[in-house]
Amino acid sequence: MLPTRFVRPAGGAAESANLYVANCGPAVGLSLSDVAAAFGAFGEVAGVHLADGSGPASSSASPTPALRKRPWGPGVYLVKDFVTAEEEKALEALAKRRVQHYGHAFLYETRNVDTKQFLGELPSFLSNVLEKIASFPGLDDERQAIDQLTVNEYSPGVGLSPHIDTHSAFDGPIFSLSLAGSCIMEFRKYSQGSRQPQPAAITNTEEENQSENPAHSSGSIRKAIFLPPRSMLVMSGEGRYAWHHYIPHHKVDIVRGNAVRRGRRRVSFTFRKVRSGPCRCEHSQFCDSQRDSARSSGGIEEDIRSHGMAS
Ligand SMILES: O=C(O)CCC(=O)C(=O)O
Ligand SMILES: [Fe+2]
Repeated sequence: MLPTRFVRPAGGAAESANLYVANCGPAVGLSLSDVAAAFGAFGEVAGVHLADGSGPASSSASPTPALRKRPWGPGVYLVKDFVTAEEEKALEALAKRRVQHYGHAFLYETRNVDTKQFLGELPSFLSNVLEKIASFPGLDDERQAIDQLTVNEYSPGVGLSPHIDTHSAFDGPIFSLSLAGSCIMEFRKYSQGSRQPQPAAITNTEEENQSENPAHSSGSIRKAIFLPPRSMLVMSGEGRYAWHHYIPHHKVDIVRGNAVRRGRRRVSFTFRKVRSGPCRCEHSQFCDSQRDSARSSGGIEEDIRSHGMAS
């Protein structure tokens, strides 16, 4: 039986250029744009929508979950259940390789995008997630249309080394969707002049952070957040430009005193906007654009922490 959202218009059958299709979507290897292309040969196709649960729901299906009023950290938000279990399954099925890039390729050697390698528009199966991202409240002064996606697959015990996503590469907030498995993500803010990441045990939780009781270690403030499957992490402002983030290389995370074993795999979808000009953020200490311009004008080079991904 068709879900109730697909109803015949009142007054009988009406002609429509919208197609409602079953048994397709990324989970079965047939994208909605393939369907649009095939039917487009016979006439106008205004839109193709899923009429069953075999893939991500059509854009009208699941509303944007409420963004927490209070950020978890400076500019950092977590939205639980950002996608449904059904959407999660369909998206996760796409992560067949360890790392995949959509929109623009990302080069880990330079931690920058390869602007010469435009890989095409983001695929249509992401339209529901992209719409929800576009309607996040509260990010208006930073909002940009997402045009780059990195899909990462993590097996148990594999993490990500501390880094700030390169300022000159990406503009505005960064959105990271967790699928299949959970993990802890740590954030660290280094004080001016402290150069090295400080080793620190993972003990603090989202709740402790919310009570504004961050763990301090010499030269840095540390906060850890638990990312459950289907949650969307938003990094904006200071949290995006001035805090390092990383995923410890653990098989088990300690969350509220309990050991949480990481799943067989975690898949993350990281959505970003490729920057077109230099970054002019307020966090010059961490800004490669401002370091480069200071260098070319003979100024003193700022302390830019190196950051790399564990892959
Ligand atoms: O896996 C994640 O959630 C984060 C990935 C990330 O930070 C990155 O690719 O820069
Ligand atoms: Fe990152």
